Amino acid sequence: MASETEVAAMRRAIAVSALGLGTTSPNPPVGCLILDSGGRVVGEGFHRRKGEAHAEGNALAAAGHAARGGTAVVTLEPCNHVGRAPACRALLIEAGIARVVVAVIDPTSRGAGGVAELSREGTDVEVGVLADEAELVLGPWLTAVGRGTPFVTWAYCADAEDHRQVPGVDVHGYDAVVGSDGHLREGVPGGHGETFVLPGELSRDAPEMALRALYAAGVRSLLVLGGRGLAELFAAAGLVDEVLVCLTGRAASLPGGELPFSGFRISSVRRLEDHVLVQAQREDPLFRAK
Ligand SMILES: Nc1nc(O)c(N)c(N[C@@H]2O[C@H](COP(=O)(O)O)[C@@H](O)[C@H]2O)n1
Repeated sequence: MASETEVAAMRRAIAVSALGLGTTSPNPPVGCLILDSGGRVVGEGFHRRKGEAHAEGNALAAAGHAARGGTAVVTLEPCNHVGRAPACRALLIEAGIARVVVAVIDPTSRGAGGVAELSREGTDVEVGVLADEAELVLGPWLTAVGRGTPFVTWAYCADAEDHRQVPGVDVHGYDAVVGSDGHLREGVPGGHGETFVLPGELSRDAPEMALRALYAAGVRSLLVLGGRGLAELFAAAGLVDEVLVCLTGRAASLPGGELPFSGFRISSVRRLEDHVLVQAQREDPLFRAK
């Protein structure tokens, strides 16, 4: 069973993993902490973008020799393939890590997963630690890879006609952002690097096919800004996963001012300056951490 120190380290790894949101795709946002043999934090890392070191590699580099005999606490199963980065399973073994604590198993592992191989090689491995909390960051990526279309968040202002900016909604955590004009841009301009090429426009015809094309381009999370139009096409096709609505208290004074929450449940309500931001998620999310 994970110790209190390991659970606290996992919470920190989950928080740190979110620094990769908006730039890691098509790779997942992952965080990792290294504890030395006495349980002290000696390294921390996250994955920033495809082609760069994985979270485990960054955390091990920060820990150096202090990792020997220690524990790696990581939000996603260490990979077991040599891709653009070396296999994390091999890096952990080389660094002399004695125990690996994992939140969520990687559904995309190629060949035998890192967890199976680490156990086979004699490393003590524990899986499922704070999986539901890790899902707060990994959930959209897991949903996207399970379905083959990006996780779609629809944000709009219930009481305003201009939806280009929804107060309280920050575009940086999303791979791509689209407004009602259909124009696509990265949430972090240039954040995914040069190989990530977005189509200029999101087609209004065949919304599912348009989303599949975005997935093929590497997009795992999409923010749709707008009260009506494009967003409604996605909603009607059951392709919206999350809704963010800004309310100013001038209730439903405009067409579209109602909350389209059929099939959704409110997951948070926050008061921000002069408005309220309501977040709602599907009642039947495709992915749930086990
Ligand atoms: N455990 C883990 N930590 C990370 O930091 C990661 N980015 C991943 N990603 C897994 O490896 C695949 C990407 O491999 P390359 O970077 O292209 O070599 C990705 O599909 C995940 O399965 N895993």
